[in-house]
Amino acid sequence: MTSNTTDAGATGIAQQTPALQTPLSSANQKLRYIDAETAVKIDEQLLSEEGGFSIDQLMELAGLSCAQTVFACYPPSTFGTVLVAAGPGNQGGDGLVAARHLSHFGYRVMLWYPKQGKTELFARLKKQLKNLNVDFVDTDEFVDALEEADVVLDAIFGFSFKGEPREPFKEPLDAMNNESRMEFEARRKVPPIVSIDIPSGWSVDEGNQGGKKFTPQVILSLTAPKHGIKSFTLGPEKIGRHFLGGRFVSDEIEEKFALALPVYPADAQIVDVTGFGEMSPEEAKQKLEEENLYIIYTNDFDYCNHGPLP
Ligand SMILES: NC(=O)C1=CN([C@@H]2O[C@H](COP(=O)(O)OP(=O)(O)OC[C@H]3O[C@@H](n4cnc5c(N)ncnc54)[C@H](OP(=O)(O)O)[C@@H]3O)[C@@H](O)[C@H]2O)[C@@H](O)CC1
Ligand SMILES: [K+]
Repeated sequence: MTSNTTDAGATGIAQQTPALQTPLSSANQKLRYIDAETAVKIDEQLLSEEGGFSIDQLMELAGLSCAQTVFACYPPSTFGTVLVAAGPGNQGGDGLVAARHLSHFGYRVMLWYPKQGKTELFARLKKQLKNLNVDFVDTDEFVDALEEADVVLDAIFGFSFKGEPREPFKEPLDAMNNESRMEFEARRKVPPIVSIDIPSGWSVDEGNQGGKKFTPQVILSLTAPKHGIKSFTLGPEKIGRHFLGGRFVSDEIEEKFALALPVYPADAQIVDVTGFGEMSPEEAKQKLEEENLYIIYTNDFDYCNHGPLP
């Protein structure tokens, strides 16, 4: 990490990264939260004959939004080396796609991918990364990679995670937890963590039970936020940043699941939703009815409240 980054405090948060200013427009804005079961149903609907998507397409868009979130919060000019930790399911696939985009965005990319997904899609995504000379990290090299990284993308477990992490994921996840990271900080800087959907190891519906798992600096929720992250987004400490990605939901799905999603700025794949409150299903239905009465134009370039380009 180069010297113009600020010191990470005990929580490991990069305090003065330019993109990490509180959004100006979050007052009175709200989001619907969903449980793991609803997340699975939405996924199935998108992939159904009616929904018309293939998994490659959804993963590509999800992975692009992950890469954009890392770039918006921790740009490569300062955070040059990213460690992508990818799990065995579709979230791991999001991580592989993100790793490819991050490589093209100018990062040096390290990838820890200890358990390859079963279909040929994962083999192809892996091949694409080999072709880009991404550094593949073995499990016994994970802690060294963590020390070397300027930022970590946590793409290990998503909305299908259950129970307690099993090996080969348990030990590396322990190395990422706050206590180990404080010990780690004594040796060097603590890399900030960007988690996709749910910090890996947290219950998707119940959150960080017992408070023993790591807390990231940034969460990117895909499609809609999950109940388990409320202590992060709505709790009294409000220490991190929250983004929404997965810009592929049709009006029909939005209405069917009463999502009432926020408006994405212009062509962005992510929207900064830090500070947004929780919306009830009734409020969501009312918002959707109101939206049907107006056309919403979104021409501002304002991914992260950077302000206009010079
Ligand atoms: N519509 C959307 O928003 C889209 C979402 N997308 C993304 O997909 C994600 C959901 O993907 P998913 O359903 O494949 O499962 P995911 O959470 O990645 O991994 C579960 C894997 O972990 C394993 N496992 C479970 N528990 C475990 C444990 N305790 N300890 C160890 N292992 C454990 C279990 O394997 P098992 O060991 O049970 O065989 C399973 O393979 C979602 O969060 C989002 O990132 C996009 O790609 C597309 C559009
Ligand atoms: K995760």
